[in-house]
Amino acid sequence: MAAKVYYENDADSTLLNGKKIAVIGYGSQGHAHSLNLKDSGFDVRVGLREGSKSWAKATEAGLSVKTVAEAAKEADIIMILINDEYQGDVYRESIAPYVEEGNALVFGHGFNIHFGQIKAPKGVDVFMVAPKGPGHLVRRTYQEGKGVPALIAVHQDATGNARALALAWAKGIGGTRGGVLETTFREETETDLFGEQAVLCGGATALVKAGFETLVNAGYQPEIAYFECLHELKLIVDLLYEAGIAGMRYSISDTAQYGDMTRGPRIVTDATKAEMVQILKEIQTGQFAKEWILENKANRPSFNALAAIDQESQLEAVGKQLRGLMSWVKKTDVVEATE
Ligand SMILES: NC(=O)C1=CN([C@@H]2O[C@H](COP(=O)(O)OP(=O)(O)OC[C@H]3O[C@@H](n4cnc5c(N)ncnc54)[C@H](OP(=O)(O)O)[C@@H]3O)[C@@H](O)[C@H]2O)C=CC1
Ligand SMILES: CC[C@](O)(C(C)=O)C(=O)O
Ligand SMILES: [Mg+2]
Ligand SMILES: [Mg+2]
Repeated sequence: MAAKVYYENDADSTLLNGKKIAVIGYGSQGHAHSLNLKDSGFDVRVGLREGSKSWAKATEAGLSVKTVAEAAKEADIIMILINDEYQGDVYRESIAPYVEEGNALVFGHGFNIHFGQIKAPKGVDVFMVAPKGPGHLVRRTYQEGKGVPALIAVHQDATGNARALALAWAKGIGGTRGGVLETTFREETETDLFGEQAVLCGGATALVKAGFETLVNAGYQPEIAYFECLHELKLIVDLLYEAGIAGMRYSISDTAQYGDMTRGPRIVTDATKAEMVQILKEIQTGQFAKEWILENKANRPSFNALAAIDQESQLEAVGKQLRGLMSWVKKTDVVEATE
């Protein structure tokens, strides 16, 4: 194997002892990093905007909560876990004035450093600890004694300790239980954006929606279409996760495997692959980043319209109803927040 994978014994989390840690934001990643680090024994405070809906939640979870400026002012290590699109403004207004020489600025994704939205001052460490999974699972797996794998990268090493601190942080949140790989801000940013757009989120939801609509338009029951195209996808992906493509194919019927191997390439065609290359180019040239920044400056007209269409879709309505009847689908924190 070419890449070195770092595990528990490769990281010294005692480097975080005595450090004042600020986690800015308490969303998907923010709650996971701050609670996992607190449970790992470190001195964590959360920085939020005044009036934040998360203030009471973080306080009830036993965390010390302050404004972004107060948290940044007293911290040695500042992890920025607010939305990528707002990080630049919040950094300039409420974090930059308090960043001192020898401090560390940390990111969960490279977007703002790589696309030049945040320029860190000299004399501070700038590194990244990016879990390769949703924040709610970073928290859930940590509590189960497991961990979500993570990437680390160093953009600026002012103290000579940046890499060791990144590994220490990754250990503190459970990342070294799953395995940590070293990368660059550029590689993490471009691959993460590509993965979420083309495969994990954009590709997967487009595939599910197209399959569901094809069956329903052909007159099949929506409930059956939902089971076939969305519910069962999780069970198939679980096998892919556990044992790769061959492992998944070991468990499915030979009929399914023949259909998989002969029909799959008719779905993801050369045209689809050419579109993937185009999507990657838009990421690499900064075109996507520019579009997303402008979309936010205009108050998200496309984002809101597209999200509303999906939220009101038949697929989502049928899914909500069916999941309500499945006692084995647990009422997780994500379910409670969205249904
Ligand atoms: N979601 C994920 O699993 C992953 C995310 N990342 C990265 O982690 C970072 C955080 O993303 P994510 O966890 O999804 O974000 P969320 O949208 O879940 O949470 C954002 C948090 O930032 C706070 N916030 C938003 N605007 C401001 C502001 N102006 N001032 C102060 N606080 C603000 C929100 O406050 P409030 O609570 O008040 O709304 C909220 O607590 C991003 O860089 C993302 O790319 C990386 C890997 C995976
Ligand atoms: C797949 C989406 C993601 O990149 C993630 C959970 O890793 C994100 O930005 O949320
Ligand atoms: Mg990701
Ligand atoms: Mg991402």
